[in-house]
Amino acid sequence: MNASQTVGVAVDVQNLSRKFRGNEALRDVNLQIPSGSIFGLVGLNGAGKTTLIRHLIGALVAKHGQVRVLGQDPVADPVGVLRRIGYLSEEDSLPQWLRVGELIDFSKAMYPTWDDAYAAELCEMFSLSRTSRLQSLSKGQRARAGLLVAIAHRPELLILDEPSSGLDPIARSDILEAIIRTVGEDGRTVLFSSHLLDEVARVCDTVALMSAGRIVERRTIEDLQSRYCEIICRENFADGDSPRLPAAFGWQRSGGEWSAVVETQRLEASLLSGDLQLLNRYEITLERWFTARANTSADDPLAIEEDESGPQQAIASGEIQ
Ligand SMILES: Nc1ncnc2c1ncn2[C@@H]1O[C@H](COP(=O)(O)OP(=O)(O)OP(=O)(O)O)[C@@H](O)[C@H]1O
Repeated sequence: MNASQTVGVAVDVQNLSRKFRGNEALRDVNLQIPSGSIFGLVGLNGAGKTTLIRHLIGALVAKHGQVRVLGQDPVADPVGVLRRIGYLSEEDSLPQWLRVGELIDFSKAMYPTWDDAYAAELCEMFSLSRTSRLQSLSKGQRARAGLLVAIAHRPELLILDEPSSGLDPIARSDILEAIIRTVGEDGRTVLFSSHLLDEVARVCDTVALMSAGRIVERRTIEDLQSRYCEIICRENFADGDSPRLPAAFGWQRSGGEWSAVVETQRLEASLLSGDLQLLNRYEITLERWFTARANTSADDPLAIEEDESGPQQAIASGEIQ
């Protein structure tokens, strides 16, 4: 049993901050990823996801705060950590002059746990020929080659930073999801950073949202769906302001109707203090939660501050579907 399995935490980031020429890319980030989980990292462009991941693979030194990956310091022991993780980034960074076979042999030499049979299986699954030069492959095929060498040593932690950007829709859904699920089912850990929120929702058990260098919210997908819902309502506003409804945030207007994300438990009480006609209520999607929450910060009071002073009689139940 290795260190990460002993403590049950694959990634442990404590109070990590990072500035680039005065620009705060990470602000006091704390993140623990349990071993065995498939963990989604989402956030707008520039939120800090790649900067965080670069600390995990030891490409950036933690100047403020602490980073442990599989129980080890990725900067103090880069070989020890990198041998145990698989990493694929959005960048097309494979050495183009190599042939696929040479890339495989080169990677095999780096990883004591390399699995030849699995590598051959992946080669076939991805329709990659050992004799093809990487520079002659399409971007999507090179991404497949990158994925192959990221996983053929059966890493304890697989880190995927926007891996889908070079893949066509079929490759994304068939290959990437299959890989992520297989790794997850093996009891290994996956950190999946992506802007493709439907994919994140499909494969991940937990998701963390980054905004302006902070983790603003982290939940299991199950918890997210039970905690929030989306409402569609109507209100007669002369001035075009968004409705004022406690416990609701992320207002969007479409014609005469408004949509918002609401904490489900507070929905009925908060409707009492507003002058809204509730038209519909939906299960929250990751995408709707993201659009409502992505520009907020952890210390932002949001609109979900509770107003518990109102009368507690229930809203007519027929209005809520
Ligand atoms: N090497 C660097 N030098 C200067 N600024 C940097 C550097 N790396 C990142 N930044 C800045 O840090 C912030 C966070 O960038 P980062 O790439 O981590 O975001 P991201 O969430 O991965 O974005 P995206 O979704 O676009 O990939 C941005 O403002 C970016 O411009």
